Amino acid sequence: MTEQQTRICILGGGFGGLYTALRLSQLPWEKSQEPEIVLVDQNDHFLFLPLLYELLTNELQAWEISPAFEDLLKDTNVRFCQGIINEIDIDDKQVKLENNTSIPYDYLVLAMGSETPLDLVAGVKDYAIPFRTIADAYRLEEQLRRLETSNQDKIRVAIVGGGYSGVELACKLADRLGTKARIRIIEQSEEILKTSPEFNREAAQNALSDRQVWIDLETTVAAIEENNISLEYRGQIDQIPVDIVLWTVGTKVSPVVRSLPLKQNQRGQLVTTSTLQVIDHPEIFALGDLADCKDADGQTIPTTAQAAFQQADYTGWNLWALLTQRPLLLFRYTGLGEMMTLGTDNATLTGLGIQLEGQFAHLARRLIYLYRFPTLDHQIRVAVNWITRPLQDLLISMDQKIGTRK
Ligand SMILES: Cc1cc2nc3c(=O)[nH]c(=O)nc-3n(C[C@H](O)[C@H](O)[C@H](O)COP(=O)(O)OP(=O)(O)OC[C@H]3O[C@@H](n4cnc5c(N)ncnc54)[C@H](O)[C@@H]3O)c2cc1C
Ligand SMILES: NC(=O)c1ccc[n+]([C@@H]2O[C@H](COP(=O)([O-])OP(=O)(O)OC[C@H]3O[C@@H](n4cnc5c(N)ncnc54)[C@H](OP(=O)(O)O)[C@@H]3O)[C@@H](O)[C@H]2O)c1
Ligand SMILES: C/C(=C\Cc1cc(O)c2ccccc2c1O)CCC[C@H](C)CCC[C@H](C)CCCC(C)C
Repeated sequence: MTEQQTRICILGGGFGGLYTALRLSQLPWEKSQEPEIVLVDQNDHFLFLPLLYELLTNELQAWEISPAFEDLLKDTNVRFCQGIINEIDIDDKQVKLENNTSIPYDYLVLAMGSETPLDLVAGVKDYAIPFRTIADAYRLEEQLRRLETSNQDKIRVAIVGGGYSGVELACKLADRLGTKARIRIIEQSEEILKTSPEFNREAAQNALSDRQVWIDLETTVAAIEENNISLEYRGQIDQIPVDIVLWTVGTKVSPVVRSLPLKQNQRGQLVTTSTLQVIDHPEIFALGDLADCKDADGQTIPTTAQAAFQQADYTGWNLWALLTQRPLLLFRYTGLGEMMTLGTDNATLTGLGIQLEGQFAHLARRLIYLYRFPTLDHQIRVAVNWITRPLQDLLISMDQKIGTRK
């Protein structure tokens, strides 16, 4: 009688899930122990979120930052299954998808990330745009094109949230729209980028001021209506006319995860051990934004791609160790620093004692992210495109000039 192959089911193909799947597929499995690996995601593509802003300025193309899972996994033993995860039955060990398919599992990896809460203030759902998915970027692009081709004097953009996303978006939009725009950031606390190193915060403040972005501090949004935003500053409410409102405030765990009968913190994140296993369920691993993890040194792990990427390495290894009866490793997080894009040819980088800003930081950030892309094949395709793109652009513009002369 042949034994059934052990199945590892990975839910979510982002920084936590996809990189765990890739790591698992690289480990040295003995034929008899090799598991079946299934990766489930609602989309057919991975999204390299730190480079999402670059779509707005046409610096990068969608295929570069959101390669299809089928392509990324083609040389591996990972099977991709596209579907929306609706329910997870941890007693029956089954994952239920929206299309009524059930996937039984032996080991489970929870890596569905987080969502932007749209219910904190009235009107956000109807009149503001979040910035977390390719669809969000396209929705914004559509609005920008409509306003750019109108004969309106100024395009008024309000960005709610002076965290990383808000600041990076403001700089990119300022570079795209130039003097046609009036951009403001609305931040409830006393300063922007509260958790950033001083060097990055200063570089960001300079970039925003060079681009004439207004910053409203100690200001909260009371309500958003069509073409109007109500701001509260020291108890006084002001109504401001706007064309676009961007909502870059907060993160929350999805309802599917919140409904699980597993230990959670106040924010609904799943509490894990330092081996990245869920409490009382050694067969379930959790990582990335949905996990509340303290590493071997007791550090609380931030909700960043940098952290999910490092956790994926350990999750892959620990699953292999579990299946091959080896000891598991305690996760150790190495905070390497942080990078921010601050416009089309400007960035800031602080890490490992190095501080860089300007064009060199912009180039370093691009190269570091290229190196972080999921597969060598994709890295090569993107690198070739970056090298040849100036020539492609030149040929297209010559072609257009000839076309208009005819
Ligand atoms: C605009 C932006 C820029 C950022 N820039 C940086 C940066 O520069 N550096 C940094 O370190 N961090 C950055 N972050 C944070 C970083 O992207 C997240 O911390 C990281 O993506 C978390 O990884 P994850 O695997 O937990 O989730 P994700 O990478 O978000 O992946 C979750 C996956 O699960 C899938 N999924 C979710 N729910 C379901 C469901 N019900 N059914 C099926 N599939 C589902 C999603 O489609 C997605 O593919 C940025 C975030 C944003 C929004
Ligand atoms: N370059 C990078 O490294 C990068 C880029 C993007 C995202 N990320 C990561 O992704 C996560 C999310 O980042 P984010 O920048 O999207 O969000 P964020 O860090 O949560 O920042 C949102 C900001 O909005 C403020 N805010 C909350 N409610 C508000 C309101 N009603 N009105 C006005 N301001 C309000 C918050 O203030 P309070 O803090 O007071 O609530 C906070 O300063 C973080 O973990 C971050 O590290 C990293
Ligand atoms: C700050 C650095 C890394 C942290 C980091 C940040 C992210 O936003 C990520 C997103 C997704 C996955 C991973 C990460 C992530 O790890 C980089 C630190 C770099 C050092 C300070 C060294 C810089 C050296 C050179 C000046 C740059 C040369 C570039 C090289 C040619 C690739």
